Amino acid sequence: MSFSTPLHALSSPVSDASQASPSRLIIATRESRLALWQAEHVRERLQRLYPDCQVELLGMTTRGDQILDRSLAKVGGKGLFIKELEVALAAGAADLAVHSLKDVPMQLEPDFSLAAILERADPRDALVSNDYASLAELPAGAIVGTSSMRRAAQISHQFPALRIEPLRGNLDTRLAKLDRGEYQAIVLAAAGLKRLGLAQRIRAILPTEQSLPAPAQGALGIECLRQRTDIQRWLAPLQDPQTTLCASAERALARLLGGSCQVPLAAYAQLLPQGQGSAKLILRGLVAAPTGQSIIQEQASVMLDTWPCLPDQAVWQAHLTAADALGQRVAAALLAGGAAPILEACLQADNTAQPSASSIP
Ligand SMILES: NCc1[nH]cc(CCC(=O)O)c1CC(=O)O
Repeated sequence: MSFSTPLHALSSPVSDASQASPSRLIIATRESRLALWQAEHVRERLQRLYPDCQVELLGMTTRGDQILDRSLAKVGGKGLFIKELEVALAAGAADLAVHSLKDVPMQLEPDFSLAAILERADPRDALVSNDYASLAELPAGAIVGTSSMRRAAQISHQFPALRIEPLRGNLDTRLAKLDRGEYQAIVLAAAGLKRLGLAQRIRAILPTEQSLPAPAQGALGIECLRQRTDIQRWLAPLQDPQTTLCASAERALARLLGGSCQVPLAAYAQLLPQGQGSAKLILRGLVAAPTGQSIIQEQASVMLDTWPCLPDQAVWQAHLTAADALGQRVAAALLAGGAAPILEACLQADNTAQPSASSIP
């Protein structure tokens, strides 16, 4: 061994020169058109970063994709969309898994970690309709399709005369049901529609004041085994610090409020530049009674004295801690402001049904 070998190379089994960049990476993905688009997007970004690496997709069907007839909340919640992908990671059949971050449970199983959160696309909800240009234009009794308790509660609260009906399936299936006339309008995430080249179907973007998004809506998350520090290092350049901070605040809020039962829950964080390179992280949170008759909303913010970026690890960790604390603060405010009895009631309802996580879309 030469004397020039750096010390850290001696302590780590994966840091020899041959593994400075990957030679082959396999990405596990669901097989919906949206999931494949997202996995392909990550594949291309990794390919550009590591031109000599062979980057491949491994398509898989999850239980969440198979169960189309029942509310997902009743059959096991968010975890259903990622379980099979995690099995592939654990078995070594894939190195990483690409998810819509909003579908990823707030608490991962201990063997797994979120290796990177990518830059967020449009986080807002969108109205799709062949006949109406806005929610306000829909006549009394019109049927609006969504299976998201979050969307349903917010729409019912503002437009009590509308009828909300469940709508499941992938994006193309949902649009086909609208086009068959089963609904007068449907609500979907703008990000998904844009990714699939369906932006022209959007009649109105719902402002966040009207429909506060789901935690991490519009962001992609990449998961790998916790022990695969090599993968985590290779993925680090894809990490978007601003999105990561916002999503961390939103997910911290959801972890506190949504973990135990099925409840309409929304959280949306924004990072605003302030003077002299500083930034303000603002988090808005919402909990509603399932029928939308009462809605609790709170917001809070924290000042960061530098704009979030990754290179300075100590500063970055402090920012992450601040984002997490902000999420906890808004969650506590929601509980104090009237969310506690709503969560209590939903826990009781869940005890008579099956345990689940908060709603998927
Ligand atoms: N609920 C499923 C889901 N998961 C992620 C998206 C869209 C993309 C995103 O929010 O990142 C969708 C579709 C939708 O809610 O309309």
